[in-house]
Amino acid sequence: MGPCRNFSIIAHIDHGKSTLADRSLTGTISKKPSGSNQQVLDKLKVERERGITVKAQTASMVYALKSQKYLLNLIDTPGHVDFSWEVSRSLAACQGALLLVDATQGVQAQSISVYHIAKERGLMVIPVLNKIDMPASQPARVILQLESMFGVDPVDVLQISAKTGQGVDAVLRAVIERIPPPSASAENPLKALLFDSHYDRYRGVISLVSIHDGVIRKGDKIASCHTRKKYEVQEVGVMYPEELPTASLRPGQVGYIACNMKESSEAHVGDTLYRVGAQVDPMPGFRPAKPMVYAGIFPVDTNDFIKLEESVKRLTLTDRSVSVQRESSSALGQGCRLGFLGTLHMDVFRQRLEDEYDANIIVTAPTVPYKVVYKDRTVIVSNPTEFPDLSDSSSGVKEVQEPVVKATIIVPEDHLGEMMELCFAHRAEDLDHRYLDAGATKSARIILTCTIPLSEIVTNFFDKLKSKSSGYASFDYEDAGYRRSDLSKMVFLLNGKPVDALALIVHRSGQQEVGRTWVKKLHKVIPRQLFEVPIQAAIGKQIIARETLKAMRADVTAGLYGGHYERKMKHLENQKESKRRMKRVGSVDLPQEAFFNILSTKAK
Ligand SMILES: Nc1nc2c(ncn2[C@@H]2O[C@H](COP(=O)(O)OP(=O)(O)OP(=O)(O)O)[C@@H](O)[C@H]2O)c(=O)[nH]1
Repeated sequence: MGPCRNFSIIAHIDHGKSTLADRSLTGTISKKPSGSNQQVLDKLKVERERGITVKAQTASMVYALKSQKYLLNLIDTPGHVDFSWEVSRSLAACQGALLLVDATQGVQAQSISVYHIAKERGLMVIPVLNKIDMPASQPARVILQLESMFGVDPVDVLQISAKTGQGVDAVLRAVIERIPPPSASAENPLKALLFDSHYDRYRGVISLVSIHDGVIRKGDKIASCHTRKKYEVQEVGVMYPEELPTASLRPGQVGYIACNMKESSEAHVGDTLYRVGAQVDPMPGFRPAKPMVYAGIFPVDTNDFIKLEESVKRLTLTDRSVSVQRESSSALGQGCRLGFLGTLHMDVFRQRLEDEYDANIIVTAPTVPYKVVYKDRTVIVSNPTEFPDLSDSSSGVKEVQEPVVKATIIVPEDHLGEMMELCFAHRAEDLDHRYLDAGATKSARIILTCTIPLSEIVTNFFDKLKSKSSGYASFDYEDAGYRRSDLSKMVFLLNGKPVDALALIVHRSGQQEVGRTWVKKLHKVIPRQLFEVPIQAAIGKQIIARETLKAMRADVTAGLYGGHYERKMKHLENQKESKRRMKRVGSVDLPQEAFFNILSTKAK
């Protein structure tokens, strides 16, 4: 195998990464006729359905330039803000990146954030304008944006259509000519960075590695710097784009290895693998992913907990950014408390659990991690049930802080007013804005920045942003620490008894509205009982909102008589079935189904 290049494609969502990745692969590997774009790299069902890339994939291709064959390793990266951890992880194995910008849309919020991540990692960035086949494309204008935002020299910008294939060849040539080869040496002792892994039922854990120094071959005895465990390599190969076994992986190459690693927890992302007996210093690993949003996941049928926990464990192996803890709720039974990078990440995880593991689950409302400061210690609370009652003077709490983010919104000038209103309505501070297109005469775009509580954007901020800007606004955010805040725990009472799984943490400004909306929702989904049930929202001892659920008639079969025997039996049967899954909150019977309905309407 000849020299190699390791690169990645970085872009705002929908700017065409997967199309370009597929185009380069199908162009170089199987020479598929144009038009049969099979989206080779987007493998997960949820990715196909939602048209987004969630998990970075790796694929290799061979490209010949001036009679020299090059091995090009492409590491695909996700486009959504929730997955920026995956982006930085993929970039660790690269020396360069293609910054792909849609020529009809121009620079967007995530173009900026991914550009900075690549630059921080010292990568060579090649600017590429995509979709120039579209009549609405404005290459000259977007080149000016690249120049003013990133100081790009206009002559370095490539112009392509990933869809028709125009210019794609020039991109691959630029990868070879502009991106430096990995600085690795075959003479040095083996050092391989483990940057991803997945579980294979037959072969155990398969790890994706980037070889920094040395060579790795089948039969080699290797060890992990992290666990010091030893393994024998059973197979090595490249992703072509499916696994293709090779004799060895050489310095600078990216590929997979199968060794006798049995447990998913042994494959530690960021670990350095070395040859048994050699002395090597571990490479700097990755900063662990920081969960921004937490939610409880419970099986609809409480008997399924063990199965659910096992599925969660398997799935977290392919998605290391999810944190997992056990949780138990008096209303929902045993479950897991999971930490995610954002709400899209949470939705995707939930959908994968349902699709790939056939799980039937209830997900509680998303919560961000709050800081509760006591006189002598600070506690992070990511579960509303653990949040103290601040109206109780003996709680000893000095103050409460909530996580805030620095948000960047890019929007056409005509929508600036609505965007500012939206930000203020979500408790934004330090609002600032400036022009993105220097000197543009019409439909200029603005970059708006502000700090905003994370809890405000984990609900439906993004949907509102899109609808208020007619789809034109793009949005990204980064962690900006904690801010003191006026928060309290809201609990919901059924017949005077609190339902733990429904507790929320709310800001004073939203208490009334949240309380009223929720009580109404509960009223809609809770089945009538044999007696009247008050449904209340409370903060401490204060009741914020109330609805009353009227009593129902005692016998569900009372209205059925005589010849309707079958119908009657069926009714009784149904009643028995839902009883099995009934939860009792105080004196109120609640089917799991009601929780499912409440919580699935809640996020909207
Ligand atoms: N006309 C035209 N359409 C394109 C081109 N490249 C991509 N598209 C279309 O743009 C849409 C988004 O492309 P994707 O490749 O899925 O975008 P992506 O950046 O991978 O998206 P994420 O993985 O979700 O971040 C798809 O409908 C593509 O068919 C192009 O060069 N020309």
